[in-house]
Amino acid sequence: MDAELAVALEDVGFEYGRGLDAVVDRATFDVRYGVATCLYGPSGSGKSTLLALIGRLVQPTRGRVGWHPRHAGESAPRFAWVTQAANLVPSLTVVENVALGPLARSGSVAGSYARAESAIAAVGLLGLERRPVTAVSGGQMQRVAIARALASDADVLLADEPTANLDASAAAVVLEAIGLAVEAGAAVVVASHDAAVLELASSRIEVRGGSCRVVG
Ligand SMILES: Nc1ncnc2c1ncn2[C@@H]1O[C@H](COP(=O)(O)OP(=O)(O)OP(=O)(O)O)[C@@H](O)[C@H]1O
Repeated sequence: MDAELAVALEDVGFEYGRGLDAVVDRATFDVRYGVATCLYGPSGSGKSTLLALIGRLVQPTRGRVGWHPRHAGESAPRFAWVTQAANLVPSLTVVENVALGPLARSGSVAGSYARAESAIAAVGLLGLERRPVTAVSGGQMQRVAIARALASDADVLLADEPTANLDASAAAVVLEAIGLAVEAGAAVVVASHDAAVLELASSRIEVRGGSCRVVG
């Protein structure tokens, strides 16, 4: 049986301004819960733009993007982002950054910190919880951003080149953490050049000049 639908793109086109060339052209594919989808293709082919369309940051100029909530009673899925610039709050510690999402949702400080600590463990950063986030390396910041996404318990996790700044062992930890989110039932979409990410994904979309081909 197919996994449940999270986001469906139907014949989607997008350009960044009137009169500019389309950067996404007739994209049609599904993103499903409990599945890792990898968008891969050369630099500038439109992968980040597709993530922005999936995550509702921009609206298509043609075609349709449909969002399907994971839980009854919700109007749309909840998204978490892992972007190339980690976008952490510089004045907070590692654990405070990761706890922000659960804290905003539940209001429970103890529960949110427990959740944050287990996400920090999942990305291999135990021991760094109380460090100011500005006092960790760039690759560690990337892992903090992934922990933050895991702790937020989002329905759809969107990651743009999450292993780009990491060495092989840190990248392996990140891939394991992404695998945990998939196991927990999230729809995960990763834009990446990394062959290991492609291997992890069970749905692969090749992006070339804004056109998408579902590879399997
Ligand atoms: N804000 C913007 N305004 C105008 N054009 C843009 C904007 N953002 C991206 N583009 C253009 O859209 C095209 C697709 O860019 P996008 O960032 O989606 O590609 P990508 O495949 O993610 O690239 P990379 O792998 O280098 O991150 C590129 O030609 C890029 O120059």
